[in-house]
Amino acid sequence: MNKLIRIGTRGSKLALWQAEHIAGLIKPSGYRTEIVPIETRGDKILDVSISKIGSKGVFTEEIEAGLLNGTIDIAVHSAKDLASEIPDELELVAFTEREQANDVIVSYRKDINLAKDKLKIGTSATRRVAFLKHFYPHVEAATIRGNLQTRFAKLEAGEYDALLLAYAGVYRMGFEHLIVEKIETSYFVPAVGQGSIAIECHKKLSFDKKEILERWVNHPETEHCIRAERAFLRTLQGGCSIPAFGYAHTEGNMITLKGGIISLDGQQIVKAKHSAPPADFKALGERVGDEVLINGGSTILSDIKSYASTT
Ligand SMILES: NCc1[nH]cc(CCC(=O)O)c1CC(=O)O
Repeated sequence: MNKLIRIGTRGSKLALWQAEHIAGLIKPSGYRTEIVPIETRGDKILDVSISKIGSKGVFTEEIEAGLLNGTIDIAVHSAKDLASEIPDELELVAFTEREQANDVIVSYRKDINLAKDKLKIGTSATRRVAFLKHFYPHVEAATIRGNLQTRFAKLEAGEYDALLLAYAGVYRMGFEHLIVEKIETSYFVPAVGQGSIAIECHKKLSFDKKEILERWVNHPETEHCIRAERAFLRTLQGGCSIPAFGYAHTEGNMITLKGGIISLDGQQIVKAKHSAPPADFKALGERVGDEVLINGGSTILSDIKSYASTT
């Protein structure tokens, strides 16, 4: 029997950390693993903002090609980086237990006060820029690109006072000691999928390998939450470049999903929140998404699309 699982991944340090983490979870099953690094468009183009490259699949397309042509068995992604729709032949089989989902401020300065200081904060996700404009209008949101190591190097060189990043990546890359503030998810709502690692495979991957992934890698509670978040994002027909946010968590035996969208200038926020049993994740996500669209979200989205097509 073929007991080797070939793991496709981007080559960045964070991506390799994630792939090693998955290999570590699979190890006690008795299956062997092999890590296959694959370069993506998003890794090659570093000088243009993601929203201008055309966001859909910039970090995933080449890896998905490996699944389709059979050079790898599974692909490991930050769940956040996955487009809301994946190719028909592929499926998501597992989601790892979610790390703390919140965003953090990191800095080499210890005296930083986000609520008061006129800081220059390096960040690029449209959601973070818009939230900064909304909640902290006195700070300057400055564009930054590159992998986490590059961003920290720019921070250390003094190009920014601080960076705004996902806790999960900061922690995984060993920069936790530079965190000066953890931002609450209750108002600075994370991106869909933030903090979890998703496993994608061909629908035709062998039954045995799928079973290994479900048993050793998947965290069912996280899975239901992220599937609800992704159903929400699909309803908005948005990828990771729109300033949408979505975060589900379990309360007792229900999951609660908060989702919404914020205008690029931070002026308007439309959000909705509902709860449902975990098995109803899809209906929950769609309900939150529909409510957001009806209550002004569709206007915000069409404004963003017309802005994107003129810049
Ligand atoms: N967009 C890049 C990216 N993709 C996943 C993470 C961190 C890990 C995660 O959020 O799951 C990051 C860096 C960041 O957003 O700060």
